[in-house]
Amino acid sequence: MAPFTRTILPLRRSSSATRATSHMMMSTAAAHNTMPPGFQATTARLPTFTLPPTITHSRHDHALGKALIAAWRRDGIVQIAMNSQGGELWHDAHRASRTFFAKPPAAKAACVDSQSYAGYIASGEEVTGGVADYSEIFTVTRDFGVGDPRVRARWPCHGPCPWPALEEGSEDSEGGGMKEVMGRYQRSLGEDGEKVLRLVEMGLGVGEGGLARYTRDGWHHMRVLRFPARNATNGKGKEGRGIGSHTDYGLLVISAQDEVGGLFIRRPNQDEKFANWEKSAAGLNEDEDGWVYVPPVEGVHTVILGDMMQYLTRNYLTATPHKVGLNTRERFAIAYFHEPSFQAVLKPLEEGCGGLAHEVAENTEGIHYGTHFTNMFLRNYPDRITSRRLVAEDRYSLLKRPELRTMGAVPA
Ligand SMILES: O=C(O)CCC(=O)C(=O)O
Ligand SMILES: [Fe+2]
Repeated sequence: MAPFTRTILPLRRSSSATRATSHMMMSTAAAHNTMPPGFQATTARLPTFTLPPTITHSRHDHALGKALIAAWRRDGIVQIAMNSQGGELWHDAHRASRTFFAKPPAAKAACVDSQSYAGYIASGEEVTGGVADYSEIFTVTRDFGVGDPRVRARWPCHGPCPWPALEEGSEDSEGGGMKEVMGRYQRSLGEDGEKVLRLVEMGLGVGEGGLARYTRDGWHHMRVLRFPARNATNGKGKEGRGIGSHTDYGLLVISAQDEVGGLFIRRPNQDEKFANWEKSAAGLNEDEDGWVYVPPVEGVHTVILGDMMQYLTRNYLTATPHKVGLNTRERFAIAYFHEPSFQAVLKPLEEGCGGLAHEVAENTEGIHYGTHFTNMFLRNYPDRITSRRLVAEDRYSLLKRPELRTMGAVPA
C-alpha cells in the first residue's frame, strides 16, 4: 500500500501573501510514534514555509528569506509546502521508485555506468565514515551521451545515466517510465531550489545572483532511496545502520520521505565545528547525544544546507549533519541536491551574512565544486567501477585544467 496517499492535504496559502509569519504553520503530523527503535533523540516540530509562485524581491520575499535563515540557524532544517503539482509528482516518483527497487537484483545491478556515478548502488555498497550503509539507491546525475565533448574529453563523473530499460506495457512504462517521471520531479524541485536560493540571497543581504550565479548549468542530482526494514539486512554488520552521519556537498538538499520515518539531524551548535571539504565530517557524532528526529509530514519537502553553503557564508549557515536509521518497515525517500556548476570555483561571500563577524574562511583560494563532488564520490564508492576507471585513467588530474573551472564552458 502506497504510503501517503495521492490526496495531499490542502495547505493554506490564501492569507500568506502579505506577512512572512503567515508563511509558517505548525506541522500537524503525528510525530511521536514513527522514530526507529533504539534511537535517543528529541523530535522536531517544524514550521512549514510556502514559496511564492515567483520571486519579485518584494518586502514579503525579503521577510521570507530572513525567516528561512533564522529557521536554519535555529533548527538546521526547514519544511516547505509542496507546490501545486508537487504532491502528484512525489507520488509518481515514489511509485516509480518502488517499481524499480522491486526488480530482480541482476536487473538493478545492470544500471551502472563506468564514467558517471549515476545508477544503482546496492545495499552495503555505499560507505559513510568507513561503515557500510544498507540503503539501496538510484542516483540521477546529469545524463550526458557518450558523444558529448565532456565525456569524450574524459571529464570525471561525466557520462550517461543508466536508466532501467523501459518494458512495454509494464508498470515501469506508465507516465513515460522512471526517466520521465524522475525528470519531471527533478525539474520541479530545481525550480523550488532556485527560488529558495534567491530568498536566501535576500535573507543574507547579499546582492542578487550572489548565490544563484553558481547554479547556472548546476550539477543538480538526485538520490532515490530505499531503506530495508531493520530486521531484513541479512544480519550484515552493525544492526540498524541506514546511512551514517554526514553532511551533503553542495548548496541545498530538498527531500521528501514516505510515512515510515528514519531521518535524524543535528542543530547548528557552536561547539561542533566541521568543514567537510577539508576533513571528512562523515561519521561525526554518530553515537553522541543531541540528535533530532525529523518525523514525516505529508505534503512537505524538507530543506537542509550543504557544505558549499557553509563555505560561501563562512559558517553563518552551516551544513546540516544528518543520518538515517532503519525502521521496523522499509522506507522510501528521495533527496534532490541543488548544486553549483561542476566547473564552478566558489569564493566566500564578501557581504551580508550577519556582517561576517564570525569565522573567517581559511581557504580563500576558493573551492572547485567538481573536485569536491569527485572527492566525495570517490570516498563513498571506493570499489565502484566508476572510481576504478577514474583512477586507472588518471581522470582526476583533469580537475585542475582551466576548461573544468569555467562555470559552464564546453570544450570544442
Ligand atoms: O533518507 C533521507 O531522508 C536522507 C538521505 C540522505 O541523507 C542522502 O541521500 O544523502
Ligand atoms: Fe544526506
